[in-house]
Amino acid sequence: MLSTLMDKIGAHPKASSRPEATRASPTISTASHITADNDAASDPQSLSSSSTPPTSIGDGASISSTILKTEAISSAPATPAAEPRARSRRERTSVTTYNVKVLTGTAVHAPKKYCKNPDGTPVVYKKKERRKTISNDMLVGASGPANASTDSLDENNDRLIQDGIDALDLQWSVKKLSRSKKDVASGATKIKRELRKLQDTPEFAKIETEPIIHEVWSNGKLVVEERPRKKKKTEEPPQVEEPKPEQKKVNVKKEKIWHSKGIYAGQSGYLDIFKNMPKGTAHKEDYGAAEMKATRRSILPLPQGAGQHRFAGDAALSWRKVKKDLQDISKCVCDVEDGCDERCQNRTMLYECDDNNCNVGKAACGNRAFDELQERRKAGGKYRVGVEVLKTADRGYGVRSNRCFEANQIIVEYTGEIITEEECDRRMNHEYKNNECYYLMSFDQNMILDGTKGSIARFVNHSCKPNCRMVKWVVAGKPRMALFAGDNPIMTGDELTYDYNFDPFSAKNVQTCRCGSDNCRGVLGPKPKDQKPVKEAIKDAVKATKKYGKRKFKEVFGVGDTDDSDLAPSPKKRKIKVPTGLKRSQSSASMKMVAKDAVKSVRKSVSSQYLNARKVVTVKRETVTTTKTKTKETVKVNSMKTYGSRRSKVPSRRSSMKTMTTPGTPEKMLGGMTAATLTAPLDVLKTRLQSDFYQKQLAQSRLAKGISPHAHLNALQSGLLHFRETFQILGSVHRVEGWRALFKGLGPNLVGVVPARSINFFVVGNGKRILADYGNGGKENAWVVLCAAATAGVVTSTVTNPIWMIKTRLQLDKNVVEETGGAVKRTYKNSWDCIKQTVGKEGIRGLYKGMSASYLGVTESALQWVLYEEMKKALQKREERIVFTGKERSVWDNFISWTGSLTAAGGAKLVAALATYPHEVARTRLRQAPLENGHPKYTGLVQCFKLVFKEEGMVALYGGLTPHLLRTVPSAAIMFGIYEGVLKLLHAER
Ligand SMILES: C[S@@+](CC[C@H](N)C(=O)[O-])C[C@H]1O[C@@H](n2cnc3c(N)ncnc32)[C@H](O)[C@@H]1O
Repeated sequence: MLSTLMDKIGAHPKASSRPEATRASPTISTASHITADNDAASDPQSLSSSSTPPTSIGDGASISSTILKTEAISSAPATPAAEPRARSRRERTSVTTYNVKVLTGTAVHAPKKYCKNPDGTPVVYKKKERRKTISNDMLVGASGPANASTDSLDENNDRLIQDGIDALDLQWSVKKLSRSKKDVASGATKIKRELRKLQDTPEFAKIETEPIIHEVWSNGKLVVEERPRKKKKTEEPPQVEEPKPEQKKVNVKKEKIWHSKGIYAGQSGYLDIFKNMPKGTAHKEDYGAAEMKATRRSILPLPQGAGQHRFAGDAALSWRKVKKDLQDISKCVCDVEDGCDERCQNRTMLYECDDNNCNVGKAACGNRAFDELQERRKAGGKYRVGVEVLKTADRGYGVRSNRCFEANQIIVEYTGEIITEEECDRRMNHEYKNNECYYLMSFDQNMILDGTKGSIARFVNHSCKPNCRMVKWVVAGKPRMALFAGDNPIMTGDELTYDYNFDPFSAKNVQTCRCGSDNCRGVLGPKPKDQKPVKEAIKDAVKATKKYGKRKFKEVFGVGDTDDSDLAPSPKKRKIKVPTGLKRSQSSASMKMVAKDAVKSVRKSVSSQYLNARKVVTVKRETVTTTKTKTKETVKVNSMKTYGSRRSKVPSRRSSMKTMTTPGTPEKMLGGMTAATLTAPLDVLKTRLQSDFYQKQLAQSRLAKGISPHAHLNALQSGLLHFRETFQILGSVHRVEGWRALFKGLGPNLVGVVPARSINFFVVGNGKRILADYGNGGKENAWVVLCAAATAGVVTSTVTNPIWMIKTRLQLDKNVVEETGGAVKRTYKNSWDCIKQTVGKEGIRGLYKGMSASYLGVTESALQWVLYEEMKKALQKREERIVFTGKERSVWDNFISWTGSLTAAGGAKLVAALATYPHEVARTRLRQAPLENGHPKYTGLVQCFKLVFKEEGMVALYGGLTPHLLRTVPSAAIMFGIYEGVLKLLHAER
C-alpha cells in the first residue's frame, strides 16, 4: 500500500523496478507499518496514510508473521524508496511497541487529530519523553500543552484506551481501570499489571515466533514447502577415512528354551496354564514338575510350523522330489456343475485339486480342503482354527472342537518334522528318552513324521467309534495329513477322535482302549478284518489309477483296508509301541525296523505310529485279570496314576531300558544252559576232532584201511569222509568210554555259560548305546552293533577263558587214559583237579592258554550279532507286510513267525562259524598244549596256524567243523528259541 501510495505521489524513485506484485505485497505494507511509528515525527504524512489497521488476509498474515517482516526487511534493497535509510535493530523491535499502541488505543495514528494544542497547532513531543512508554507518549504529550482542555482530553484518552481494550478483546472497561483523572493528568496512567506484563509478549502482539521460512501462495492457496536443510557451516574437504580394522561381530544368540513335551509343546503363544483356571482346579500333580516350571518361568512353547511340514536333519537330502510333470500329467475331467465332487479323479486318488490339475478352476472346485484350511488359518481367530486341547480323565490330553464342522470337512492338519529313521532313532534314544509319549507317525518315502513339535492334531485320541478320520492327501505334489470330520457333522465341544487302527505287533504292547463307545474293541488294536468290505470307491480308484496312472491302488488305500463308513476310503493307520523289557535286547534297531516297515507299508495309506512307552509300562504292571471289565478297571486305576503324576512310581522308559540290558535274566540263563547240555556230546566230539591226537589216530586208521588222505580227495569226497569219521568217533566214545564221556566238560560249560552269556548281553546292549551316544551322534547303525559285539567278545573271552580252558582239557582227557587192571586212569579226576594241576604245572598263565585264538574268535560273535540283527529285521518286515496287507496268515506264515527267531539265530551262527572256524582249531591245540620232544608243540597263534597247515593241510584247520556246526547252530537256535518262547509266555500272562 505504501509503495502504491508512494507511486501515486511519485515518491517512489524506481516504481518500475519494483518486483512484480505478489502476495508478498502485504509485507511491504507491513514494513510501512513498522516504519510508520518510528518515522512519525519525521514523516507524519506517510504515517497517516499507512497507519490503518490490517484489513486484508495479507495484512493479517503480515502482522502475525515476523518472517514476512524479516523478508520485507531483507528485500528492502529492492524497494529503496520505501526505506530511505537503514533501520536499526532497535527500530525493528518496535513492532511490538506499535502493536501495543494499537491495542491500547494509544497508537500514534489514532490520536493524531487529537494531538493538537487547543490552539490547533500540532503538539511537538520531546524525543526523549516520547521514548519512555507508550502511555507516556500520550501522557507526556497530554501534559505538554498547558492550555489544553483537560476534560476533552480525558474523554479522548478514555476512548482511545477503550479502543485498545476492545482490540485486545479484554473484558475491561476504561472506567474500571483504576485511573483517576488526576493520574492521567499527571501522566501516571495505571494499566493493570497483567496488561503491562502482556505488553512485551509476542502473543500479545500476535507475533508467531515459529518461523515459517517458505510460504508461497499459488492460485490463492498457501503452499507450504518443506524446510530446507540446514547448510553445513563449513564445507570440509571429504576426509579419506582410514579403513578401520574389521571388528568381528560376535553373534551371541540368545538361546531360547522351548517346551519339548507336554500340552504346550509346539503351540503358538506363551500361555500360563494355571492363569485362567478356576481356583482349586489346577493341581500341580496333574502337570508334573517340568511342566510346572516350564509354564511358570519363561520357557516358551516350541515354534509351530506355518502349517507345513519341516524337514529336520538329513531328511531333506533323502527326500525324493516328485517331478512336477509327473504329478500334473493329467487334469481331472470334472465339469463346473460337478465342482470336483466325489467323482473327481483327483479326489478319488486323494490328490487335492490346484491350478495345475483341476479342470474347473478354484471358484467351482470342491476338492481344495487344504486350501480352505489355509484360508481359515490365515483369517485367524480361535474359532476359525476351531480346535483346542482338553485334558481327559483317563486318556491324557485330547482335542475338542470349539466350533461346528460339516461332515467330511477338514479340521486340522497333522504337521511336524519329517525325519529319517536314523534321526528318529537318535531322538528316541536322546531327546525323547525320558518322554512318556511319542508322536511319531510313519509318513512317506520311509520317513517319519515327528509331531512333537507339530500341530495340535497330535493330541487327538483314538476311538472305536470315531467322529473323524486322519487322511493323507497329496497337495501340490507333497504328502500332507489332516484330520477330517467323519460322515456326521461335529458340534462345538465334541471331543475329536479317529480310529488309530493301532497294530501293537505283540500281545505285550496291547493297550486298553478307554474310548467308552458301545462297540469298543477293548484294546487299541487293529480294526477287525471282517469289517472291511471292498467298496465301490476302491473299485473306482483302481479304475482311475489304471486310467490315469497317478498312484498305485495300494499306495492310496492299502490292500483291503477301508472303513465301511468312509466315503473316501480311510487309509490304514498303524500305531506301534516301543518294545520293552527283554525285547529291547534285540536293540532299538527292531523298533526302527518296525517304524521303517510301517512307513513302507503306509506308503499305501496313512499310518500313525505312536510309540508310547508309558502305556506299555502301565499295561505291563497290570495284574492279570480274567474278565475284560476287571482289566479295564485295573488299567484305569493304574493309568490314572501314571497320567496323574509324571513322578509316579511306574518305571520310566529309561528303567525299562536298564532291564533290557541287565545281564542274568532267567530267560537268558535257562536258554544258554539247556543248549549247552543238549549239545554237550557234540562239543566233546568237536574238541577231540580239533585236537592233533585224534587227527593222528584218524590218519593212522585211514592208512590201515587204505583210504586216501583228504589231500587226495575232491571236496565232496572229503566232506563225506569227514562226516563218516565224525560219527564213527561219536560211536566209539560211547562204546569205549561210556555215555558219561559224551558229557565231559559239561560242568565248566554250564558254569561258564551263565557269566559268558550275561557278560555278552550286557556289553553288547550297553556298548551299543554308549558307542552310539558318544561315537555316532546317538545313531545306532551296523558299525555300532559290530563294535559293541566285538567289545563284548573281548571282555567275555578275557573273563571266561580259564573256564573254557578247563573244559577243553577235560574233554580231551581220553588221550591219556590208560587201562590198568580194569581201572580207568585219567589225567584229571575232575574240574578242580584240572585247575590245580594246570596252575601247579604251568602257573596261572596256563589257565589263559588259547586266549589269543579266543580274541580272534571275537570276529565270529561280532559277525553273528550283525547277521542276527539283519535277519531279525527281515523277519519283522515280513510280519509287518502280512499285517498291513491284511491277508490271511498261511501255515507257512505261522511257521515262519514261530521259527523265525530260531532260524535267524541259527543262520547267523552258521555263516559266522563257517567264516571264522580255523581259530577254533588253533584255540583247542593251544589249550591242549601237546609236547613234542619235551617242548610245547604250539607256541603261538600264528605258529600254530602255520604248523597245522604245513603238517595236516587245510582240512585239519576245519577239523571238528561238523560237530561244531551240529552243536552251535542248534545251540544258538535253541538258546534264542527258548529265550523268545519264555518271553512270549511271560508276556502273554501279563
Ligand atoms: C498320540 S497320543 C494322543 C494324545 C495323548 N492322549 C496325550 O496325552 O498326549 C496316543 C496315546 O494316547 C492314548 N490314547 C489315545 N486314545 C486312547 C483311548 N481310546 N484309550 C486309551 N488310551 C488312549 C494312548 O496312550 C495312545 O498311545
